[in-house]
Amino acid sequence: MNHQIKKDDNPDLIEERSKATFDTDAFGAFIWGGYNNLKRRREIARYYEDHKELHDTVPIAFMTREEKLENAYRKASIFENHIKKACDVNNPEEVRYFNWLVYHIDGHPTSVHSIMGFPTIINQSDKEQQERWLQSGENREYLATYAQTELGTNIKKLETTATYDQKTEEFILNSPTVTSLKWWPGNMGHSHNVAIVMAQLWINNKCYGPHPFFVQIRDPKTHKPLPGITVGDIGPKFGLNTTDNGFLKLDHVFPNGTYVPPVHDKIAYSSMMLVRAIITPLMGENLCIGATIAIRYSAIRRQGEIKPGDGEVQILDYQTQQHRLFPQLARGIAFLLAGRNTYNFCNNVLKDIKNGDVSLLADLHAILCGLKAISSYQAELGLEQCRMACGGHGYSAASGFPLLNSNQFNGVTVEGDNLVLLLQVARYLMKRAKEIRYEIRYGQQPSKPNEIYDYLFDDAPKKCLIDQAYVPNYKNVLESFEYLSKKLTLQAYDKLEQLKQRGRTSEVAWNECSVELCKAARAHIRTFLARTFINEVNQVNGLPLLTVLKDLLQLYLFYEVKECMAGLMEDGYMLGQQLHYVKKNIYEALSKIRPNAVSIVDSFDFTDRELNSVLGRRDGHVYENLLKWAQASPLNKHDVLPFHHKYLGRMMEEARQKSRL
Ligand SMILES: CCCCCCCCCCCC(=O)SCCNC(=O)CCNC(=O)[C@H](O)C(C)(C)COP(=O)(O)OP(=O)(O)OC[C@H]1O[C@@H](n2cnc3c(N)ncnc32)[C@H](O)[C@@H]1OP(=O)(O)O
Ligand SMILES: Cc1cc2nc3c(=O)[nH]c(=O)nc-3n(C[C@H](O)[C@H](O)[C@H](O)COP(=O)(O)OP(=O)(O)OC[C@H]3O[C@@H](n4cnc5c(N)ncnc54)[C@H](O)[C@@H]3O)c2cc1C
Repeated sequence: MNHQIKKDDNPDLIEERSKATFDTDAFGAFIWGGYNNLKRRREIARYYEDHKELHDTVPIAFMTREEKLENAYRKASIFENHIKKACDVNNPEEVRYFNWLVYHIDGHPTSVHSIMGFPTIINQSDKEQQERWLQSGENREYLATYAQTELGTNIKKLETTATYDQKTEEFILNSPTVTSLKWWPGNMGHSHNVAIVMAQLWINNKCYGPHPFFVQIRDPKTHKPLPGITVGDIGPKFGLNTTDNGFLKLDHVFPNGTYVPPVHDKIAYSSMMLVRAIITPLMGENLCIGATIAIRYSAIRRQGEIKPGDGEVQILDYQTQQHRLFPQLARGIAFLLAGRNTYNFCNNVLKDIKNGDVSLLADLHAILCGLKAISSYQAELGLEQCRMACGGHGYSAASGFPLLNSNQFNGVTVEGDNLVLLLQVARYLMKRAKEIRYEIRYGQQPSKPNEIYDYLFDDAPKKCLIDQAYVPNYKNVLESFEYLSKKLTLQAYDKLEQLKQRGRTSEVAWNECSVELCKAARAHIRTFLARTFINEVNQVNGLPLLTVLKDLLQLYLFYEVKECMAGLMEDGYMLGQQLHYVKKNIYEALSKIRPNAVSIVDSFDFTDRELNSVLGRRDGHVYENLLKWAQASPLNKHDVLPFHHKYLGRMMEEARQKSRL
């Protein structure tokens, strides 16, 4: 049953919705982690709808950058009055959802304080520092950005220095070169007044590596930059233009404090882990939003005929359209599920770290790096598919895609470039490969059992078992991913070792293998995503929901097999006939999903505010609203533009006069 049917909706959508073979609320509960969460989302969305002061005054596509910032500042100033009424503030998902509704996707002036600056203070300060800054940070008496990236350096080689002056017992923060300027930190340009500055700590001429420092950059009252601070906005960007990403130069600035060494030398990196954990489900959500817009639009758009004479069809009936869109839906769901799992894993590990236990830190770091890299890359490609699937209207800001996709583009870069992060996964895999090749063979214990990588120590069948069974065997597909991942891991490891034996240094050998190392990392993450999707579906009871989830899982798994078929076939593991079965499974899954497609996207329960798209409107009344949207454009405020006669009008008039002469 589809709970979204309303009698005044577009008839094509009513027809689609009436075909649902499952309960959309049951699907929604599966996606959002239970019926109560689904109910809470609806209550929060209703709260947002009922409070007009939290809405945008005009669509942000029509605003200048200054207007965007002012609009977001205005909302930030009243946000605190609302959040406690709208949400359980101790529930991060509720808070995130309310933020999303109020500010939407283009950033806002308190975001980096919430996701990076303040969490750094919570997780990386001692008791005395917490007494001083915790409550005031929570109250937003100050707003802290996270200033790590520099104009020209990587983090191990950061150039900003924090030198301890023994006489005055102070740290002196300094940007010694132009390349040491902090560049990019969100909200640093104008809105935040404190920066958590990552700087190389120097004590007694010894460097202790990058450490975070709490630095007041603007006067708390006047908000003017403090002496020694040069700060500003870095200018317009591809997306996130409601955020004032900034630059910062520190000229011998003196914050105060004492140095306490952390329990692990990578603790200073924990804020990045938290954001990576948030990014993966976010990528899933973005992709599901894109798929919702494109699928609903494809259900109301009629173009061309399939059977001549039968009339124009919904473009969703074209197999090519399904092949373009449904895999995005399946991938979006895979990222949401894996993201939710690893977010919980991340919070547990961060709790362990607080108690001095860092044993799972490396496992967590590798999986977060890999998921962030794969989900952001595939979501970017997938959203482009969604945009292209909407034809010309997909290119209009009215579709929502320009804002959605341009913001999505930062996902592959923020919190570490994707290739750099895949190489972190590869480092981790090479350690497992070393255990397989040497340590176990010589009687040493492998690392302790862990579902994330145990398969590397088992032997998957040497032959691919994918067959033409009517009910696909997911275990056979998972084993194919495991086989490929293990093969690529060991191949990269063996190549590394050979290069080293031929005299290359470890670093040079690493660089010469880095393309293959990234391939191994991708295969490992593909295996993780597939396993998580299978595990989650296996826990579902209730046949109608289970059936539609299995259709999506079938598409996901076989689509991913097809994506990596070269690696599976090159050594004869998978045969040509099996590739044929793979494709057959994909096409079958597309046609099974087709009648439920609109109901699946309805199940996500995205509001029109979240979709921000005339094409993806829940009621399907696209064309009349496209006209309304265009008429609201500031360009259409005047029948004749105020500068028309000054230029074009004059040009035409002069041309007319000339031709009369
Ligand atoms: C639309 C969506 C957007 C929505 C969101 C919008 C908000 C955007 C906010 C964006 C904010 C930012 O971008 S803030 C800035 C974020 N910046 C980054 O993420 C920089 C990315 N770079 C890094 O994290 C680092 O440079 C690395 C991890 C790539 C490399 O670090 P490194 O110190 O040079 O380490 P390296 O020699 O390679 O490795 C040393 C050892 O440390 C380990 N190691 C490294 N990191 C960690 C870690 N966190 N936890 C445990 N262990 C770690 C390695 O595994 C390795 O172990 P072993 O093998 O030796 O045992
Ligand atoms: C929208 C946005 C918001 C941001 N917000 C913040 C913030 O709040 N705080 C903050 O501190 N930073 C922030 N950043 C900075 C961001 O974290 C960095 O841009 C990101 O980590 C990549 O670093 P880089 O720009 O120095 O790229 P570089 O390190 O210069 O990488 C450029 C390219 O070189 C290649 N490359 C680099 N190193 C390697 C390697 N070791 N091996 C192989 N290839 C390599 C990769 O292809 C990479 O894409 C933000 C960036 C953006 C775009």
